[in-house]
Amino acid sequence: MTSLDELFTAESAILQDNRELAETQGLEAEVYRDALIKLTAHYQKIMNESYRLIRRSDRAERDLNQLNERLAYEATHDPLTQVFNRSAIIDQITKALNTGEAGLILLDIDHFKAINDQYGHPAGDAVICGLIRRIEQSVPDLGSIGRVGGEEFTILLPRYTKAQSVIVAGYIHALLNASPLDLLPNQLVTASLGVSWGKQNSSFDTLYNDADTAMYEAKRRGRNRVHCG
Ligand SMILES: Nc1nc2c(ncn2[C@@H]2O[C@H](COP(=O)(O)OP(=O)(O)OP(=O)(O)O)[C@@H](O)[C@H]2O)c(=O)[nH]1
Repeated sequence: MTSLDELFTAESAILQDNRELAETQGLEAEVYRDALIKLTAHYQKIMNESYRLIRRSDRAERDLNQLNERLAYEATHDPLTQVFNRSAIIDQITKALNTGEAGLILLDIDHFKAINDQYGHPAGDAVICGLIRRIEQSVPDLGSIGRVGGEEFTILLPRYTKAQSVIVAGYIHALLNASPLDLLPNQLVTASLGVSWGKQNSSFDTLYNDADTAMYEAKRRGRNRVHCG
């Protein structure tokens, strides 16, 4: 490892000279004055350099914090829609059930394969995003949206009763039927919604399976509807 003296060769030499001068008596005042001027200049240089290093390390810390935030965001969000990814929403559902009752809506886009087949996969992607942006308007502040599969999403409603969760699902359903998405102005993109509810400390699996069963029942009954298990 580099020693302190190696790092600051010039400064070490000046320090040594000045130590020796300080121990030497009877020299001309000019000699002490010159040494002091030299020492002051180096002291100033070191202060400037320290300030530059502090700023650089502040910048590096800021960059690192931003990188950490971005990595944390990417680890928990779906890259296409920016809603929570599967593992993040499962985590949130589990936490919500640990702290209170919760409602869960499982939403599956209707006949999405036909949209892909007709307009192509990239257009299908844009439809998924358009639909999510639309339903975000109807999800309350407490709630959160997660993507659990290709065209399957959950809306977690912490502290919501069953009746309140059904109202939110009904609102989402109405919003999708109110008008077509900008991307597909000539056809409605609808979804089937299954609603379930769990009391505090109930299991994630039961809540999710109940919503899944309800969603399939909504599909079976003709799609574009809400079913509550
Ligand atoms: N564009 C796009 N398509 C996806 C994505 N993930 C899944 N899909 C497609 O979604 C379609 C789902 O089709 P199905 O499971 O048959 O269901 P569906 O056509 O929506 O019919 P129902 O659910 O029965 O109403 C498949 O064609 C998948 O390829 C995605 O990220 N982007």
